[in-house]
Amino acid sequence: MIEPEPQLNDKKNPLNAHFQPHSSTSSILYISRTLCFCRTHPHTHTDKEKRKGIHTMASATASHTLCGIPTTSSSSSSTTNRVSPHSARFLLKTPLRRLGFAGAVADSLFTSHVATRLRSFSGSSSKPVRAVVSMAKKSVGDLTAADLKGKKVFVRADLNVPLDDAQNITDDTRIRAAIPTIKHLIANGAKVILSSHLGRPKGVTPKYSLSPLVPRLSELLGIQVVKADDCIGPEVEKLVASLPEGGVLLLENVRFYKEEEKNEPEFAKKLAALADLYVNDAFGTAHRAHASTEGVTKFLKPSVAGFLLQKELDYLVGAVSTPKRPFAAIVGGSKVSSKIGVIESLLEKCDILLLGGGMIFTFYKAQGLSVGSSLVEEDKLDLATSLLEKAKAKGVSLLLPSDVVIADKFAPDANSKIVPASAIPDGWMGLDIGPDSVKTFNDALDTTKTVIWNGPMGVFEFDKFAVGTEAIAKKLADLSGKGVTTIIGGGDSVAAVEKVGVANVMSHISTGGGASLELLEGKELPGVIALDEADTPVAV
Ligand SMILES: Nc1ncnc2c1ncn2[C@@H]1O[C@H](COP(=O)(O)OP(=O)(O)O)[C@@H](O)[C@H]1O
Ligand SMILES: O=C(OP(=O)(O)O)[C@H](O)COP(=O)(O)O
Repeated sequence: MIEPEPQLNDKKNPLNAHFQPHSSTSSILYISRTLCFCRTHPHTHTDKEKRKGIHTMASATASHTLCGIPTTSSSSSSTTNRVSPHSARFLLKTPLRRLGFAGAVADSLFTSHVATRLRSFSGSSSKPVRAVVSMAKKSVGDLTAADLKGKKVFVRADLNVPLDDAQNITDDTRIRAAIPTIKHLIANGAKVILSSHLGRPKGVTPKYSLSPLVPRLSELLGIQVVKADDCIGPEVEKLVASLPEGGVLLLENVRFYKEEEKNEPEFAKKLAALADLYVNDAFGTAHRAHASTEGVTKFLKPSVAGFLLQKELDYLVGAVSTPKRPFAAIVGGSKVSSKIGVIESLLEKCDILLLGGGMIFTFYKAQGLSVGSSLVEEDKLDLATSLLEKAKAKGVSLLLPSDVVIADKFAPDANSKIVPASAIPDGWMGLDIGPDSVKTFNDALDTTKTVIWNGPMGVFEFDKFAVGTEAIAKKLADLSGKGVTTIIGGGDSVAAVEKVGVANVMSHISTGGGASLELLEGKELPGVIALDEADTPVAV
């Protein structure tokens, strides 16, 4: 069977300029299986609390049981002083995210033909050769000057950037990520009607206006962007009518209308009436079936993918379903419950699975270990056991940390020490992976050719417990320099990579937290499904 090069090798997509081609198959390397296990208690962040950087930790009584982990001899139990105490530097969960590709791309590249592939995950194939069904989506790169000149193009981007109290943009990543598609359209004489949401407004809310984005957009595009005060209606229609070829009109926040999130057809029809064709480049919002991401496609033909959307799919679907092997997945974050789908999906594809973060204590406890007052999801113990069994059955080398950094309280200035995962005392909680674990993880990662990372290894918002996460970020940066494909799957892992300052060297940094998680779970995104299929279907 011939296995074609994955779509992401297509360097014609300006966003894929740095992609390194890879060999189609490789042997799977099995490294020694080190399963560790412990116990704990509930520590939950609501979504809202997480966004505000608020953490809560319930204390817990620990039960003492056997440890299934090889006791780590070199782990120190002395109080750590590697990191200065205090400085509770909370990184808010923002859609910051610098992209791992060069923002400036030569205009000549924009005229390329590209076809986005979506591969459905059958989940039944053996790893080295995957026969997966491919559904190609038409791309903006498929549209020629003849298709675009003088045409009104409705572009849905995700310009949901963080603003400070003075309405200054604190991270322009998502604006920069939208530029290649807009430039392509401008260069081909289209009239660009740009739409986005910002925040989650309930009705018209001035602080969620898109007006503060105009100067930066204009600067990056090299033209003056015109701003409308609404996204539908006669005033907008007038502005569209006066838009010159190569001009850009930014519509007001589309979520000022409740019909947007309700995906009301009449509202979608009004948006669509402004334009001749549709481009969706809003990856971060592609998991929402809203009027401007899904509904509008019923009224505009063609409806195609933008370059950013395509690049996200190429990496988060393409590189993950047909990876250069060995392929490692690193999954961390607070709770196993929020990552079940991702772990199960990745177990079908990866050769090595490294687990870190708060979820490990549920795994430890499931194996009968004592985990002090660490975070544990009591109702997920059986699930943890079954995931370990599944990994074994599938021949995936699953590694849990052999040592952890524990704290006497959930605080940046907590006393801390490093202990084997099998020796967490009562009253102490694990907040980071330890140095032996970092070494073991690094050794495993050294064998890989593709790595995807989702979720921090510890409470990286506290400097004292950021060491494990930062070590992994540095390791991935190092591997990127050696040609390994490194994909950061959105969310807090992106914030961690940003914090270390290595975002620019990664192969791909996703601009969507929720959307990337859904893709990694193998779900289909409504904003993508709704797009036209490419003329030539691709069989992979
Ligand atoms: N050992 C731990 N105990 C408690 N919380 C943890 C631990 N390790 C990591 N976390 C928390 O997990 C959160 C990120 O989890 P999650 O949202 O699942 O990741 P992501 O946003 O990357 O998907 C961070 O706020 C971090 O503080
Ligand atoms: O910031 C976003 O998502 P993310 O926080 O999951 O990366 C997107 O703009 C989607 O926003 P929404 O979650 O309000 O629909």
